[in-house]
Amino acid sequence: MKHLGVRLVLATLLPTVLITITLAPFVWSNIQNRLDHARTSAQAQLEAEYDVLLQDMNESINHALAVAEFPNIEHYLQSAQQTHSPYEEGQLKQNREQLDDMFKTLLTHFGRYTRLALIGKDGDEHFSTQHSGARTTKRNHSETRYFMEAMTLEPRSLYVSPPHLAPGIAGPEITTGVMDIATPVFGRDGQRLGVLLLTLDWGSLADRFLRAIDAQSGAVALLVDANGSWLLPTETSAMPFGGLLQTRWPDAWQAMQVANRGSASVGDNLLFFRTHDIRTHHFRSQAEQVFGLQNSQPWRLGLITPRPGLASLLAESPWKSALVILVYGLAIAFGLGWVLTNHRQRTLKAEAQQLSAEARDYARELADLYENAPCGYHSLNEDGVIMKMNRTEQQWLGRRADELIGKQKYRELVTPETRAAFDKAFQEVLRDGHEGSAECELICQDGSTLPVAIEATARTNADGFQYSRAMVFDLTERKQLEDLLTRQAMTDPLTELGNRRYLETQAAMEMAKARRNGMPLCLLAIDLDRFKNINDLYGHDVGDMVLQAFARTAKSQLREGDVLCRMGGEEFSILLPDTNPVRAEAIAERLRLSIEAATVTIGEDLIDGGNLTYTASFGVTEVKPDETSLKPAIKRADQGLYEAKETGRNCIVVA
Ligand SMILES: Nc1nc2c(ncn2[C@@H]2O[C@H](COP(=O)(O)OP(=O)(O)OP(=O)(O)O)[C@@H](O)[C@H]2O)c(=O)[nH]1
Repeated sequence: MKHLGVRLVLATLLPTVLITITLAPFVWSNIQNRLDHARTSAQAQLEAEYDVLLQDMNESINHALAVAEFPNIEHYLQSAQQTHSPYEEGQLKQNREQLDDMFKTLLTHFGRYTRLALIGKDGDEHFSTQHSGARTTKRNHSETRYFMEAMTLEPRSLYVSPPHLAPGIAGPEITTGVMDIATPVFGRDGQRLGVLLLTLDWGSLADRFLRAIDAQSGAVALLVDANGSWLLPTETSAMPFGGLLQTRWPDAWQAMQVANRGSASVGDNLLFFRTHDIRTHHFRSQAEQVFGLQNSQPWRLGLITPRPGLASLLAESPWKSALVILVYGLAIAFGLGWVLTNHRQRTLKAEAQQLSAEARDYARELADLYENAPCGYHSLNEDGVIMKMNRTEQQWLGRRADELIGKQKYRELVTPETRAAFDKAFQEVLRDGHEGSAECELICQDGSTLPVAIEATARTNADGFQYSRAMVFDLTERKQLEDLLTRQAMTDPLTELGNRRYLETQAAMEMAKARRNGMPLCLLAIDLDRFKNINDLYGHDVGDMVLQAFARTAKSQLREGDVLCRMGGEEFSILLPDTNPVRAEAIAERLRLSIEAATVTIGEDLIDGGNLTYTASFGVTEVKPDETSLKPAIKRADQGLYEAKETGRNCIVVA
C-alpha cells in the first residue's frame, strides 16, 4: 500500500509538472506581453495625470498673475488707501463694483475657484467673492500664511499653499480641499499695494487628475506631498486626505524616496511614479517665481496598477482557466487511472502467480503422493498395457519406468497361478460396472513374488472406456500374518510340532499325492508310557521336558517329508509318505529304540544320576488308497497302540 501511495503521488505530480513545463513558456510570454502593455499604459496614464496637473496649475498661476496686473485692481487699491471726496467715493464704489463683477465672472467661468479676495497691504480684505456668490464678512488676512508670504514676494511671483481643508463651496460648515494661490499687487511706481488671493477648489482639480486614469485598468492614482501626505480627496481616492502613504504602501514610499521617476514592485502591484515641483513650473507659466511651503514640495504623482500574473490572466479569461483546469484534471485522472489499473494488474498477476505456485505445489504434492504412496498405482489401456505406474509399484517390481510404460502388459507381471483372477477383474473393469478387484501375485525382477490386492476402476468419457486406474496393496504382511496364524493354529507351542489340524491338512495332501503317484502311505500312533507317573514324580515341567525331548528325538529319526504331529497330551502321530507298512514298522522300531536309549537331563536333585529315561508304545497302520479320510487310519493306529499298551508297552503293534 505504501508503494501504491508513492505511485499515486507521482501520477499526480508527473502530469502536473509536464503540463506546467509545456504551458510555462506560453504563459510566461503572455504575462510578459501583458506586463509590457501594463507598463506602457501606466506610463501613458501617469503622463496624462501629470499633464492635467501641470496644465491646471499653470492656468491658475496665470489667472492669478493676470488678475493681479489688471489695472483696475491696482487703481482700486491705490484709491482705497487715500481719503476721497464724495465724487471719488462714488468712483471707488463704481470701481469696486466693476471688480466685484469681474471676480464673479471669473468664479463663474472657472469653476475651480472657491474664493477670490483682494487684500490691502494692511491685511484688510477689500472684498471677497465666494463661489456661491455669498458675500462674507470682511476679515483681516494679516496673520495668514499666504498673506505674509505674498507680501514678501517680488512682482509676478506667487505663493502656492499646500492643499488643505477649508470651508467648501457648499457652505462654511462643510470642509473641502482647497489650495491658496496668492500674489502681490504692485502700483505703477512699484509700490506694494496688497495681495490677490485665489482659493483653488482642490477637489475639482483632483477630479480632473483622477479622470485621466483608465478606470478599467484597475489602476490607483497616487499624489502625495514631500512628507508622504495624501493629497487626493477621501471620497474619490484610495486613502483619506492627509493620510500618510508610508503607512499604507511603505514599499511605494521607499521607492519614491530614491528616484524622481521610475517604477517599482509594490506587493502584487506595479508602481509608476514621478515628481512634480510646482516651484519650478513657473518656467511654463507667466510667473517669475513660485514659492510653496518649505518641505511640502516636490509632490509625487504615481499610479499603482495590478501586476499582470497567472491569477489575473486566468481570472480575466474563465474559459481559458476552465480549459487549463480540464487539461490538468484529465492528465491527473489519466495518471491516477493508469496507476490504479497497473496496480490492479500487478495484484492480479501476483495473485495468479501465487495461485500458480500453489497449484504447482499442489500438483507436486499430488505427484509426490502418487509416486510415493504406500500403495501402488498404475493405469492400463484397454489392451492391458501399462500407461502409467507409480514409483512405489516400480520399486516393488524392481523394474524401471522405461521398461514398463507403453511396453509391458500388466497381466504378464502376474504369476500364472493368479493370472486368471487378474484377467477376470480386468474384464470387469473393461465392461461390467467398470470396477474390478483381484488378489494375485506379482513377479518381481529378482524372481520373487509379491502378493497384492488390486482395486481397479475405469476412467470413462462420452466415448466409453479410456483407461483403467488401479490401486495395488502389498499383501505380504497380511499373508505373513495369515501364515503365522495358520501356522500357530496348526502348531503345538510346547514341542513346535504340527497339531492334529496340521496332520489332517497334511494328510489330505499326502493321501492325494499317494493316490496320484500310487505310492504307499503309513501312519504311526505313538503314546509315551506311564507319562502320568513322570508328571506325578517329577512335576509337570519335567513332563514338558520329556515331551520336548521326544519331539527332538523323533525328528532326528525321521526324513524330510515325514509329518510328525502332537495329537494332544503325550500322544503323537507320524505320517510316512511313500512308506509301506513293513518299512513303517521298521521306522517305528528304530524310533522306539532311540527313545528308549535317550535320556532327559532333569537334575540330580530329582533323580539319581540326573537323567530320566522313558519309553513309548507304537501303533502302525497303512493309509489305504481308497480311503478319503485319515480317520479310519487313525482309528486303526490307535487300535494297534492300544494293543501295544496292553501287551506291556514299549513295543509296536501293526494294525
Ligand atoms: N507334563 C505334561 N503332561 C501331560 C501333558 N499332556 C498330558 N499330560 C499328562 O499325561 C498323562 C497321561 O496319562 P495317562 O493317559 O494315564 O497315560 P500314561 O500315564 O502314559 O499311561 P499309559 O499310557 O497307560 O502308559 C496325564 O497325567 C496328563 O496329565 C503335557 O502337555 N505335559
